Amino acid sequence: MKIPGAVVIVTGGSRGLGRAFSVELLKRGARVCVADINETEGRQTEAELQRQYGADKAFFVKCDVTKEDDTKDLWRVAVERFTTVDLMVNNAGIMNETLVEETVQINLMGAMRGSMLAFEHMRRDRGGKGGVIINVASTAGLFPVFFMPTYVASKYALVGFTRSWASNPCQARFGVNWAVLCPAFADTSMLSVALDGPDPPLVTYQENKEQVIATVKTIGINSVDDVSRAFVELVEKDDNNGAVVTVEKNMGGAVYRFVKNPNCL
Ligand SMILES: NC(=O)c1ccc[n+]([C@@H]2O[C@H](COP(=O)([O-])OP(=O)(O)OC[C@H]3O[C@@H](n4cnc5c(N)ncnc54)[C@H](O)[C@@H]3O)[C@@H](O)[C@H]2O)c1
Ligand SMILES: CC[C@@H](O)/C=C/C=C\C[C@@H](O)/C=C/C=C/C=C\[C@@H](O)CCCC(=O)O
Repeated sequence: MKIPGAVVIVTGGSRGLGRAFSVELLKRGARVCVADINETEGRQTEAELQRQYGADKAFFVKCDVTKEDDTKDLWRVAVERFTTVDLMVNNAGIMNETLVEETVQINLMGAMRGSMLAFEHMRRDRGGKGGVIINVASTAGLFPVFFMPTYVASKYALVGFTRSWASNPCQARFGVNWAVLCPAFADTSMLSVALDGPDPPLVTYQENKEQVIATVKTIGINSVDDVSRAFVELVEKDDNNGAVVTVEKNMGGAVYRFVKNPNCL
């Protein structure tokens, strides 16, 4: 899709990858609604983005993606402010193996809820203009990672959900493209909190510390820019329906796989 003039909702946009995606979109002339549960950081990000790109180009909405009412309010406010939404980026997520329910509610149910609200708004067969839905999963949604099974489950499910909608025979009639971004480790607070703390919220970390660290070293740590570049390329591709984009620092960066047939990757 063309970014100039596009209207975008980014969940989890107060910091990290979501904030970086928002900046790249604003740089290219989009208008962005930043949604996040963290209001303090969200207001700070809103002020910085408005200062840089204009008060009419970016605004923050407090939204807990686990709450249906919050997500519906997010859409109501975004449409009131910008009339339409062209791209939905379901990016909000946590990585903490001690929070099983929360992980599923945020990483999976939150992204599914945001996806379905976007789909109903965008679908051409019911008066919408079409659009794009990008779900931010992880390479941990494509490969098992022994030290974060719950996180992996949430991301595998998100990949499957997104690819299933992308492979719907009515997809062209709906006019909504579905894609999933699957970075490996990226240098944000999610990774630093997981790695730097004395007892990272991982499964059997104490028993397998060396293996965890070896996995990170083998795969490498993406910079936020590495992931943002892949994100922008994915957004700008007109034929991004069914795209599964991995971003792995030591495996050559971004790799685009277009899933036309749900049985192949
Ligand atoms: N950092 C990595 O290594 C990495 C790798 C692959 C995928 N990802 C995924 O990328 C996305 C962004 O991760 P990040 O690294 O920027 O993490 P981050 O912790 O820096 O940012 C996550 C954002 O989501 C928000 N959030 C958390 N729960 C929420 C909720 N219930 N409702 C609304 N917002 C909520 C947080 O407030 C935060 O602003 C996540 O989905 C994550 O799983 C991260
Ligand atoms: C090291 C602490 C860890 O829990 C931090 C996680 C931070 C981000 C979350 C997650 O999205 C990152 C996942 C990265 C996974 C990397 C490895 C696997 O995908 C295995 C890849 C195998 C392959 O590419 O062949």
